[in-house]
Amino acid sequence: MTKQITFTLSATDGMARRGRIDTPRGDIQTPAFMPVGTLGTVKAMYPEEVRETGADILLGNTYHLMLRPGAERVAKLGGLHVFMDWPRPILTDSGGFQVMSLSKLRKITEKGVTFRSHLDGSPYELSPERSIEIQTLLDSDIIMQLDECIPLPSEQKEMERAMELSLRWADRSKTAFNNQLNRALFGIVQGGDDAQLRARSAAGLRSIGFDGYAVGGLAVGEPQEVMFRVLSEITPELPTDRPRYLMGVGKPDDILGAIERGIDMFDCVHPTRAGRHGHAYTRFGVINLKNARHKDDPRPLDEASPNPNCRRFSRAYLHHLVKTEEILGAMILSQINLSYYQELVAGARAAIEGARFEDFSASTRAGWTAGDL
Ligand SMILES: Nc1cc(CSc2ncc[nH]2)c2nc(N)[nH]c(=O)c2c1
Repeated sequence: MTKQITFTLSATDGMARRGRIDTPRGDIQTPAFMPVGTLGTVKAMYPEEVRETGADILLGNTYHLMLRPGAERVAKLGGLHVFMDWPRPILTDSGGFQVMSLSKLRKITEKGVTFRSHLDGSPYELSPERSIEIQTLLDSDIIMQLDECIPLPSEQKEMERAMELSLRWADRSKTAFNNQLNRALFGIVQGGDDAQLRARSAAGLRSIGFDGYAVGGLAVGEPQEVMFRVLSEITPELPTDRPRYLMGVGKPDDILGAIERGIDMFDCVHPTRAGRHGHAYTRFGVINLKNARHKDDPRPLDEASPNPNCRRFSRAYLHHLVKTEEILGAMILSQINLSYYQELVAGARAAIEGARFEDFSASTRAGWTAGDL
């Protein structure tokens, strides 16, 4: 019996990679940006609009969905794809990261993590086994091991403890996953900013064997150069024939730098959250539409954009929607920002195919400062 989810590498340019993940629910072109749909929705957007921005896959969140509406309820309703009417691939995180950042009274033991809901204080336990069960109930296509993500900087001993616990949880996650053929299980590399710990984590995950390898424990407040150093050290330790997913990243500059260092998949709440806060991503850089200087500006955001929404509305109108907190403002800017992120990774894919990623990266960055914002 063969695994139904496979990764094909089609081109490389330095460390940058162009590939494709084939799944029963559709293909994922890499490098890929995955919009985040925490509560079963990419906020302020219809699922078909998310697809139209160019997304092949989106993220769901085990922590939030297990609390509300509950994994068993979603399963009874046909799974997350049916529930939210998104027929394409979904990746779900294992929940540990959100427990540590959102829940109250959480406690980490060898068995797993116990915590109280941030909504009503009710008690829950999340073990590697229960997390796999929840992600399977959600009918997710790519599921993540339960891990412990610690902040940076952290003490060496703390980084080692969390990395070793995450490795033991990786092994239990793999056992609980029980080699399901129609789903993929990714391991998560931990180890803080210590190259030895990171290498030990990668080696441990490889010996267990996963369908893909995530780099966790980054985008937790460290400077960009620390993230880039860790990536440069760790991607060579990962299998070339499996996807690499940098969790929680990031801004466009982070994504270009991580593609340059061998990363294939990204997710971040930033483009949608920034949209809801009035920030528009364009090829000139970020425009803060809350700023009063846009009040009388009749120009569209970018008349050369392939996205009609960047051409049809004036900056003055977008400023008005943002200032009045009109729902349409969040809708338009979420669509604009996700479209920009998809244009960015689509451009990267073409550039890698054409062995011109360095030029693409440089000219994209140059555009961020050139235009008048
Ligand atoms: N920065 C960062 C972000 C996330 C959330 S990714 C996500 N979940 C839901 C949406 N997006 C992480 N998740 C896990 N499991 N481990 C990590 O180390 C980690 C690190």
